Amino acid sequence: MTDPTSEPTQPDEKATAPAETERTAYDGSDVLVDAKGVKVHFPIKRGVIFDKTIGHVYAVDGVDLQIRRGETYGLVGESGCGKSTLGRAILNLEPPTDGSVVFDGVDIATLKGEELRKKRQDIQMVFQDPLSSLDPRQSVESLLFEGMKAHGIAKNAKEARPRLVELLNAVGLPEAALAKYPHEFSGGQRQRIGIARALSVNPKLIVADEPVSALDVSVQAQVINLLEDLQDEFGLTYLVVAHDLAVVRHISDRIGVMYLGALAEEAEADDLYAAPLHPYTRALMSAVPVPDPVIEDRREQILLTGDLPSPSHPPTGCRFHTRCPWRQETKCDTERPVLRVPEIPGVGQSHRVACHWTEQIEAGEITPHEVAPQATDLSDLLDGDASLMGPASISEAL
Ligand SMILES: Nc1ncnc2c1ncn2[C@@H]1O[C@H](COP(=O)(O)OP(=O)(O)OP(=O)(O)O)[C@@H](O)[C@H]1O
Repeated sequence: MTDPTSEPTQPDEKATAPAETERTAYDGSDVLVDAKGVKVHFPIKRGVIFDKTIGHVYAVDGVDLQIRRGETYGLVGESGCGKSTLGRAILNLEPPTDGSVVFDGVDIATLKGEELRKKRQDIQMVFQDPLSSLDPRQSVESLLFEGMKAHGIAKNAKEARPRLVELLNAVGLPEAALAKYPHEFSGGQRQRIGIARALSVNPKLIVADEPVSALDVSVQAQVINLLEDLQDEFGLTYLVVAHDLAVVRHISDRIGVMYLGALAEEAEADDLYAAPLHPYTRALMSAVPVPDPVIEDRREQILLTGDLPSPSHPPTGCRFHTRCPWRQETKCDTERPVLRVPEIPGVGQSHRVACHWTEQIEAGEITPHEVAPQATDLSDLLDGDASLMGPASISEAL
């Protein structure tokens, strides 16, 4: 009998073995974050007294990802695919169940006490909702000084003041903001304060989790432009987690597309948008409205069937096979594809796809199956508002 408290709960070991990844690109000294085989499995507990583990949520299930110094890596995918959990695992706020995260040459999991505290200073987070991440009882001065004090950058607020003013100026706020409280600012201004707070401890990496999704479109553009300016000014590296494809496209150098806890595709931003290769990415891209009605009429629309499977019972083999129009029996159902550089002329070494049939699909040797009647609503990736995706939206505002 299977021990219900033991980790594996899935039926077919071969089918669900951790994805191995061909590590062909970006190995080198310019790598700031090197995540290998990262898994975050949350136990599902039942019973008040015995607190029994009856299964797991496979939120992140074998991700290899490297972020180079000075770049912006965008992580995109449907709600619940594990983007935030992966971001938190990279910060070590959610220690991985398995795998490792090497930051600036050091495996964060091996650090303790003072060393861990110092390393944490290098990685800061910007949250989606600045109002809930900023203590309403603290003035801006106190909010910005807090981290500097904790990390020994300044002993008292007086000593810190010139730096605090500098930080506010960098994010486009006046010195007078120091005496005010979060509720006295607009959403965009609060996000600027959140960014200034992250910058206050001189980080190397900022993990921004949906940094603009709570803001109006025009304000989104301002905050994105600000993040880009600050990246140049302070030599920052960003991991931007977002569900809005337009935001991710604009801000990212490279993009990883997540599906059910794993990377389905990874590429330079322009390459991904110009030529998506994974069936899931193709479907996402085909849901993005194009402003030109002639192109819009002609282009391929790929509708996904069925709902996103539960991360507590992910499909065997390729996680996407249950919704994939190009699914081939039985390989897709039983073998988990590795993230690999496909052998397609013109596709560079930095473009990796986790699909068994990338070359055949691209060559038209495998054609998509009939689209089933019920199609999945991808509107969460369109932010529930198609206007956000086209140039009439954020892209135009930027
Ligand atoms: N602490 C937790 N305990 C149990 N399950 C969790 C926990 N945190 C996240 N999950 C589950 O893990 C899965 C991935 O969640 P995560 O928030 O990382 O996804 P996401 O892609 O960031 O989605 P969203 O954009 O909606 O935040 C979800 O099914 C979520 O319910």
